[in-house]
Amino acid sequence: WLHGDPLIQIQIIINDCDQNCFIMTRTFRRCSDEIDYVLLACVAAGSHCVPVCEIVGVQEAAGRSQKSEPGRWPRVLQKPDKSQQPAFTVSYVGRGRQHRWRCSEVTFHCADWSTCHQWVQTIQEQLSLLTNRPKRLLVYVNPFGGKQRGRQIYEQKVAPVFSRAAISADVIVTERANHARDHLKTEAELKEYDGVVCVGGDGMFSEIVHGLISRTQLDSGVDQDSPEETLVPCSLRIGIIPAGSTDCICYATVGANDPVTSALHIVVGDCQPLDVCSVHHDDALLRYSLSLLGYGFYGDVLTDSEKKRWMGPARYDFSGLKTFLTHHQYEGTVSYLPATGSVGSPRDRMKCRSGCHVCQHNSPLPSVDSDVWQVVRGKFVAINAASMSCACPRSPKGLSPSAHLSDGTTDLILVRKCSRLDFLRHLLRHTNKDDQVHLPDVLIQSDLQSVVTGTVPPRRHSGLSVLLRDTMVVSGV
Ligand SMILES: Nc1ncnc2c1ncn2[C@@H]1O[C@H](COP(=O)(O)OP(=O)(O)OP(=O)(O)O)[C@@H](O)[C@H]1O
Repeated sequence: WLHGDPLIQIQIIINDCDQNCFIMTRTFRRCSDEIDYVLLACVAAGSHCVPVCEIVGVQEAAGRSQKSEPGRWPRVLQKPDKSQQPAFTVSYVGRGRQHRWRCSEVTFHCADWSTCHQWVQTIQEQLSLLTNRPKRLLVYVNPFGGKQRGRQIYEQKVAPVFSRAAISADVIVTERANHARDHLKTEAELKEYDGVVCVGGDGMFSEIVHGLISRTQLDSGVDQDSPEETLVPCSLRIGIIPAGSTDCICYATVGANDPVTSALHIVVGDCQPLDVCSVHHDDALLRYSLSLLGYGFYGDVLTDSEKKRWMGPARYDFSGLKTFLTHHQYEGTVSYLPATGSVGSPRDRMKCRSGCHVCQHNSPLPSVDSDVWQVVRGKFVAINAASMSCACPRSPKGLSPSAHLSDGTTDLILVRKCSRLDFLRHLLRHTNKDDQVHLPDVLIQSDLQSVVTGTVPPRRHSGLSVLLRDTMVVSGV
């Protein structure tokens, strides 16, 4: 277009570089021309401009089938009958409603193959400059999580996206519970990978978190059992492909439970640090927790629902109803240290989103004054510590809607002894958009470090200490 015949037939949108627009600049030398000139082009589809960082991949397109996934993938501007003409196809992130992403495509037709190769090479060069993108991933697939569709979800929805992005993946389909955890802890050659991907639900994610954190501490000689030790942060990111029953961590971090959306977040190298709690008993590490630590009602629901896995996702409804009807109350003392330097509060109106200023400000951990232990005694229906909102499709705002993903605090939610009706009102608020905690018997407090001491048998753990860690476990989201 600068010198008569266009080198390449593409739609060009040049505007002032607003943040949606990326103009790629490249100098080409044409044999017939003695001067270099600059091609300015943006990868354009309709009126959208796509930044290079949101390009999934590029490939030469002639002779290629346009129907890789009917109704989903192809968004080709040129007519398919031109597909034998030299052309290249750029796949990029298309944004849909409710935080969902799609892999969209645009095909550019070129005058000759050499120009086509040049464009493909140029775009690939640009992509290779994006250092936050993973190139090699270790993928664990739980074939039994949720509706037992983990394997199909990976093969049909995720693998094609990875292959477009030229990401190589070593896939392990788990054969038993804790297979992924044990493999990560002992055998996996972690140096060969840029990240670990979990295809499963929250339980599977928890396995991977435990495997990765334990491996990192073992390699660094850190004693995980000691609450005094500072954990060494894991260098690998964890990507979550939702294939479980609730997929709360995926929902709370991405905003949708959609495998293609998550795969695309992994491809473009998005990352989100998450706070990690370690739970100790008698100087022994019990668990790490990244979402909800529940004693009383939620602990009972989870314990009971684990025995009813055969029911699939419906087990949560069944166990929830059963536990609600029993209406157990637990007497005890809860002591906690309030966080003082935290910018966030459980009653914040501002929700934690990507680039959240509270989480950015609070690295490292907010300070605590260890002399100001707060103590609450009494009978409780539920004692919860939420390190994130715990939002999921059933509870769109979650248990603690304003909890931050990585501000170094956890929200302590104490539900005191109350009538079944009042507790039901509290639970119902989890499923709608009302204020989740504004009930007389619910106390919510943002704290950093808490010790929960239950005094009533038959609870197994009569003295738990919960330490908030700031290990930067990052979900590939
Ligand atoms: N091959 C396997 N056979 C049996 N259990 C497995 C296998 N692989 C993993 N698991 C276990 O299955 C449990 C549940 O898996 P997952 O979290 O994927 O699904 P879910 O419980 O249905 O979903 P959610 O946790 O979101 O409710 C995990 O705790 C994991 O340890």
